[in-house]
Amino acid sequence: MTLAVEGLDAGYGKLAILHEVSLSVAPGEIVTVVGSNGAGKTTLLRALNGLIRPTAGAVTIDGVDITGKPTEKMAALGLTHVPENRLCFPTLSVRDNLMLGAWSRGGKGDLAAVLELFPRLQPRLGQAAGTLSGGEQQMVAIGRGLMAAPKAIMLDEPSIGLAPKVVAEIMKVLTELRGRGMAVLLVEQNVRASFGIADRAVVMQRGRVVLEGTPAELVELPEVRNAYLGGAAA
Ligand SMILES: Nc1ncnc2c1ncn2[C@@H]1O[C@H](COP(=O)(O)OP(=O)(O)OP(=O)(O)O)[C@@H](O)[C@H]1O
Repeated sequence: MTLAVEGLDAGYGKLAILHEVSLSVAPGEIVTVVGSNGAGKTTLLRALNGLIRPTAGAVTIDGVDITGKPTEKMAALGLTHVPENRLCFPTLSVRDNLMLGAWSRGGKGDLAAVLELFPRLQPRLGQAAGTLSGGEQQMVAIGRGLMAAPKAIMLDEPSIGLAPKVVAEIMKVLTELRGRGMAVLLVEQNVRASFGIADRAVVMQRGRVVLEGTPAELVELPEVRNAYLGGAAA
């Protein structure tokens, strides 16, 4: 499904954070949103997912306006959100954490398909999620989102704090999901990793989209290289 926002304004109470944000993600596409701390990336995902109500603009799924619909409704429509900080329920087993993701489908989820994507979780199904490594917890968080059999997935900084090898594993799974026709919206601070897999990238600054293009186009820009790639050519 195609997920789009057009002219979105959103914030917290009277505090306006997002200003006229527009972007779209098509089926079989990875779009990455990058930007410095406080640029509004997390707020964008919250507004998309119905956690905060936009004050202007529209969120659409395949052209149907879903602005301000509650999160459960978004999940039922096929949109899943993997929030930052790899939220797991630490005392619940890996299996129970994953099964929670199937809640919106009446407890029916394809656990085998998730384990195929994240084979490391298979031998750990009975283990408390809190005892997993950071990378494995991130896999549980993504896997839980996938248990709802979404058509679009939004991820908030899945690579944060993880070793490069684990980041690569997670990025590979996202390319696999793209290959299955899912729309993937990836918020990342790890620009090198997200540009490595994204079809298009959006740069946000102070709540606005300031640049948009393919990763190859954006890395040509000195301001992008200096701000996000340590000045080096990618
Ligand atoms: N619950 C909240 N209440 C009030 N202000 C908030 C809230 N959450 C975030 N903000 C503010 O919104 C602005 C954008 O924050 P946001 O988390 O969306 O940025 P970000 O680009 O995701 O940054 P980071 O990469 O650090 O997570 C910041 O100024 C932040 O202080």
